[in-house]
Amino acid sequence: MDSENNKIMLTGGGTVGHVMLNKMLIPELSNMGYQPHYIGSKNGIEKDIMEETQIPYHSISSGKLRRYISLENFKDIFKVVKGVLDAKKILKKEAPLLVFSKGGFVSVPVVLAAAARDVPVYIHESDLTPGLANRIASKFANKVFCTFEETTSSFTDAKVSYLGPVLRTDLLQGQTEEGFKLTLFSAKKQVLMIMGGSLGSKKINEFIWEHIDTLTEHYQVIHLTGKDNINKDISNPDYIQFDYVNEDLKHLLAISDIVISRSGSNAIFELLLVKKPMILIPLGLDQSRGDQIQNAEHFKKEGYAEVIKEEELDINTLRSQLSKIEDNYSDITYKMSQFKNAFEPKEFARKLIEEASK
Ligand SMILES: CC(=O)N[C@H]1[C@@H](OP(=O)(O)OP(=O)(O)OC[C@H]2O[C@@H](n3ccc(=O)[nH]c3=O)[C@H](O)[C@@H]2O)O[C@H](CO)[C@@H](O)[C@@H]1O
Repeated sequence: MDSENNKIMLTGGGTVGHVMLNKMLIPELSNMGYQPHYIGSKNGIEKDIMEETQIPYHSISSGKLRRYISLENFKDIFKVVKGVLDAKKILKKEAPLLVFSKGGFVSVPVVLAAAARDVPVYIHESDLTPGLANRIASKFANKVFCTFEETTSSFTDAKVSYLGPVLRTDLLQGQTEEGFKLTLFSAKKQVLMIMGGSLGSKKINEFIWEHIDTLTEHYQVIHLTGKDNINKDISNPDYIQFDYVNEDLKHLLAISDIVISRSGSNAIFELLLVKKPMILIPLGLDQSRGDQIQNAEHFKKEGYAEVIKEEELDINTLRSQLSKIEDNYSDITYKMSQFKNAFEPKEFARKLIEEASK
């Protein structure tokens, strides 16, 4: 390893789930004396998130990898090839010690370019079954770290290591006082949080809006709708919407009793960390490879969650799942308190550097 250079190239994008770990690593790597840089797409969510961190951001051309045959695939092949050339130039100029990829389409050209330039590549996979981007990237990786132990068997050509989730432990610092101030709610009724994944969920949003009067009979409801999805036509003192929350998430979680959520890996492990019983509504096979269905079933099996399939979502099913959770609340939170297998970003930053120094 070149001891003169202290740059670490991070990549990953498309949804927050493919960026959050990178964001958490930035202050830790900086504290350790390394210089994090980022390669992302020109307009993806990773660009907005990285703008807040003020680290150097390099954008490359990026295409989508589809699992179905489409004319767009042909156009995107050129974009991916252009992305590899863009990434090669950046890697040549910056000469980082290593590339760390959190997955998503934009990461593939970066990993291919790193392999061509002999830059060591490390990958993290958060879901039970790997995404297409990580499956391709893993073939060029020095190591793949996985959130779930079961995932290690999915990577046959790569060195794999079970790590557990890397979580932002600041979520444990939420204060109920702040949560009540932000929502104007009180301790008089239970609080239900609805979280549609980092981009929000149209289906879940519409369902909540349709049934908000019924839900607020028993609960005060915090609804994270996803960017630009606020419904201004609803006015109900026991209902509050936020399109996206950053630092305040911990305070809102502190006052929430039960969370209804999509089953993106980061979100569900964060809910486990803060011990919030959850009802998971995974993204269906019509819109994904089914990774959220597997994540949700895994959490159900562990006793942390109830699951409602998107096509079976109706108010009666939701009511019965809510009562099931309320009846077993202390058992569920006890089980959650036994979960110890999370990594702090600081520990993972150290592990990454250690790996690259071997
Ligand atoms: C549509 C899609 O492709 N979803 C994938 C994406 O989900 P998605 O991008 O939704 O990722 P996750 O659910 O894993 O994480 C969402 C993150 O956003 C944060 N958050 C969310 C709302 C908010 O207002 N504020 C906030 O900070 C959560 O705390 C969490 O850290 O990546 C996950 C991890 O690979 C996959 O399991 C999902 O299948």
